[in-house]
Amino acid sequence: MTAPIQYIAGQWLAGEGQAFHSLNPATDKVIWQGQAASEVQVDQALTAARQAFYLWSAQSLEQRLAIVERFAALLQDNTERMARAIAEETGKALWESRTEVAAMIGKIAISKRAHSERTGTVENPMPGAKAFIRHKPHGVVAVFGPYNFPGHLPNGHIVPALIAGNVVVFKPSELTPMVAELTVKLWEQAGIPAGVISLLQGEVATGKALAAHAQLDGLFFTGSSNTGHFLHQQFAGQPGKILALEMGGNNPLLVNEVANTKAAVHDIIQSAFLSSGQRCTCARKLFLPNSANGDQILAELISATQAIVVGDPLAEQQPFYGSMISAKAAAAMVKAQQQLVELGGKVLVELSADGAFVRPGIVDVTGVTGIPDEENFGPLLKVYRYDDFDAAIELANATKYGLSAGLLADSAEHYQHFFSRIRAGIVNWNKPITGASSAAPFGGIGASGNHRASAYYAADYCAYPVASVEAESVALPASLNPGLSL
Ligand SMILES: NC(=O)C1=CN([C@@H]2O[C@H](COP(=O)(O)OP(=O)(O)OC[C@H]3O[C@@H](n4cnc5c(N)ncnc54)[C@H](O)[C@@H]3O)[C@@H](O)[C@H]2O)C=CC1
Ligand SMILES: O=C(O)CCC(=O)N[C@@H](CCC(=O)O)C(=O)O
Repeated sequence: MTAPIQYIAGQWLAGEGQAFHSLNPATDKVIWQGQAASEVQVDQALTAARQAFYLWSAQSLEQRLAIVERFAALLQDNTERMARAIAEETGKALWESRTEVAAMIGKIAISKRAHSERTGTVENPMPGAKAFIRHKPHGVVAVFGPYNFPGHLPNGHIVPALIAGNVVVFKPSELTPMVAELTVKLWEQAGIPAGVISLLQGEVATGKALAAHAQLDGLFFTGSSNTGHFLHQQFAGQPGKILALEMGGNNPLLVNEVANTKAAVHDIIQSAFLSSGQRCTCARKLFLPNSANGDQILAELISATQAIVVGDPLAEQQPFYGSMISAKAAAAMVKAQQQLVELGGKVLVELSADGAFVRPGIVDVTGVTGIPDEENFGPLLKVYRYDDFDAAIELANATKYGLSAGLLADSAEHYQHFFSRIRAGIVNWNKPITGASSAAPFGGIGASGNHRASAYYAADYCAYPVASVEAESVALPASLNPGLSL
């Protein structure tokens, strides 16, 4: 198995580490295989990256943007190829995989604007000199990607990092190596210089070797809170290394009297079950009032959930969502539902798994105690009925996470009150809590992040500010300070 799947110093090489493969979760067929990058190859990638950094950062912004924009054009030309790769490797429905590629393409123009607005050059006049604020790249940064958006989310770190002048060593999820390989091949086709982007395919051992490498100036991570916290500990005592952690959530969606119950049900389903519940922004907890309106919404939600089409992600007649990333992930969702039942939850719609395919579930956990504050990363929605809005908000805030939250309510006053109290980085009103815009900051508080929001604010962690006062020549001041004679 000597497939050349590692991209180091501008060359495609076979890995020298453990063999691993990627499955199409919908068919259980092997669709990619190779050997992981060894520690020696991780070191080779870092050395090549360091050498490439000086040339890449010395290029003008226009020269760097020319390559990044060529990458966007290649993504456009290869939309169907990339979308099918995402669908085959993650089980994501093709229609949704196409939206992921569109998000990848949109990222370039947005990152260009964000770079200028967030980290552009500012000149301020001053007597006999000029004051400048400029920004410089950190150097060699690692990008770790999750499996659920194998194209879009690593892209959200890679593009702003490259625009700022950093060089990138990319470690994709071991569950989506094929998408990563196609992405880097498009970067190569765009003419990215050798060493400016490296691809290190591998499992946790490769990730650990990369994260621990002394030559790293920073690490941009999107993934689980467990892994993110591990990396945070690993980087403790290294304040000079920039660390951006985009992690999971345990997100609440509250309802408070909505006349348009059908639209409310639509937004609840879009929030809880889109992508088979495999979005960090998915709603995990639904708070419904103990009222006729709450009863009506729940009844319609149950019926609509039972009618959701789950199926072949590449079928002509597209499903709402395809499979989860693996049968293992699906089995974990069945187990999570069982745990809720054992704690006293009442199944309203039973979550069920067939291989990697999972039908969505809804469990009423009103009054149930002892539910772990954990992210169940799949199509399982817990329902809490409430009498008091403030108490519901308090319960919604009772989590170590703080990524997304939302309120469906006709009253603007209710939303103002909710907004003032809810703790999350994305807070929506009468809109799903999934599908955040790349033109806004994207990040959470608590266990969801480390205050380095991504998306529009990714530019902030891709460069550091440099303040300068500059004069064309040295000159004596009009008067000397006391005690000085020259
Ligand atoms: N906040 C956000 O923007 C997002 C967060 N997520 C979260 O990501 C998770 C799903 O993605 P996964 O791929 O399962 O995350 P994961 O944490 O298992 O893996 C993420 C990346 O870290 C690497 N990794 C895992 N353990 C490591 C270690 N000990 N040292 C170094 N590298 C390591 C993996 O190989 C992969 O490249 C969910 O929890 C979801 O909420 C997913 C998408 C977006
Ligand atoms: O990162 C961006 O450009 C915007 C944020 C984004 O795309 N969020 C998506 C993906 C959520 C996830 O990470 O799973 C969303 O809000 O659904």
